Amino acid sequence: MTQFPQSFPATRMRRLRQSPWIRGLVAENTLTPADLVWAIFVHDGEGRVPVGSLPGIDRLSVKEAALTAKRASELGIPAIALFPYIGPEGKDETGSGALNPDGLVPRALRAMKEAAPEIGLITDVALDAYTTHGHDGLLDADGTIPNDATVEKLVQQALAHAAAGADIVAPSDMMDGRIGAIRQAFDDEGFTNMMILAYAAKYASGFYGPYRDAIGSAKSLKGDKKTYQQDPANSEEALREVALDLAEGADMVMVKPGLPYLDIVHRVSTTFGVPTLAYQVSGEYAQIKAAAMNGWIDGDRVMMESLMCFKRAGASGIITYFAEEAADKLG
Ligand SMILES: NCC(=O)CCC(=O)O
Ligand SMILES: [Mg+2]
Repeated sequence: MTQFPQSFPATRMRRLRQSPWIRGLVAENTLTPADLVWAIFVHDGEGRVPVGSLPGIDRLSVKEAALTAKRASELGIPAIALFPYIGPEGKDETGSGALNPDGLVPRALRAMKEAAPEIGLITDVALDAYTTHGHDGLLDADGTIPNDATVEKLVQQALAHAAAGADIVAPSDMMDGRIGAIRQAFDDEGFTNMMILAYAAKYASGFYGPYRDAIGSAKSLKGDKKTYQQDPANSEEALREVALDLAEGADMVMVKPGLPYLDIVHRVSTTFGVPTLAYQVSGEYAQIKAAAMNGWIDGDRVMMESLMCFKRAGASGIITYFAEEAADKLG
């Protein structure tokens, strides 16, 4: 409850800031490795391949992904969200690779589960990594992304992930009705405990640039995603999106991007009182890294500050490329 202050000098706000122990005692929020979801990229090749626009981030082989799951466990990071890099040979018009039960993601899931069964595995449900045109859904000849036909594909993709050992599927495509369709299919197939994290409020954002580079869709993307992702001008619309996804059977919701959208994180978490995750996306990571590499900001400090700000806004967890670095510092 807001209290009206007594006036100076009875009240001196600086008393509670005078040393680390008292600042710690009165801190309203905390950040721990348990708040972080480690976003990783997997590829079908060997070893680790650096992503140019995300300094410090590599695409990982299936083997490296399994080692990363073990590393998450050591660091106290509860979950990993994996995103596939699919080369040109693995892409087609309809993104059929996304449905392959033995594709890269299912293979990585199995290897990671075996290496560290205690780590939660979150998969991305969308076709963009697998389509030649880079859209999250199918693409009709007239340039539209057909909603219902896309949802049918997404359901198959989600089932393939569930069968391979995913704990949480996270549809990031923004088609209408996909949460309900996936929930129905999970129930029909006996996956009653599968968790769904809905990218409920995903905005059509320029902050995804480095990610498209990382998953190999930057060059191929035709047009933009404004007919399915949300307009950055809107916030009432985000509440409608969240309400629908919860009604359709989502267990948790996500807001994306992160820092520029903390007002949405706050509104969603206070309005619905459901676990609300935020995604600190690739462009946010790249901004901080680039400025730090130029010596313009203290990179570690800004990393930790940015993550704490998500907690203050009401996020219950943060998907971030900083997870390993931050968890290491939080020790
Ligand atoms: N579906 C996952 C993303 O689009 C990630 C975006 C980013 O990190 O920029
Ligand atoms: Mg929606």
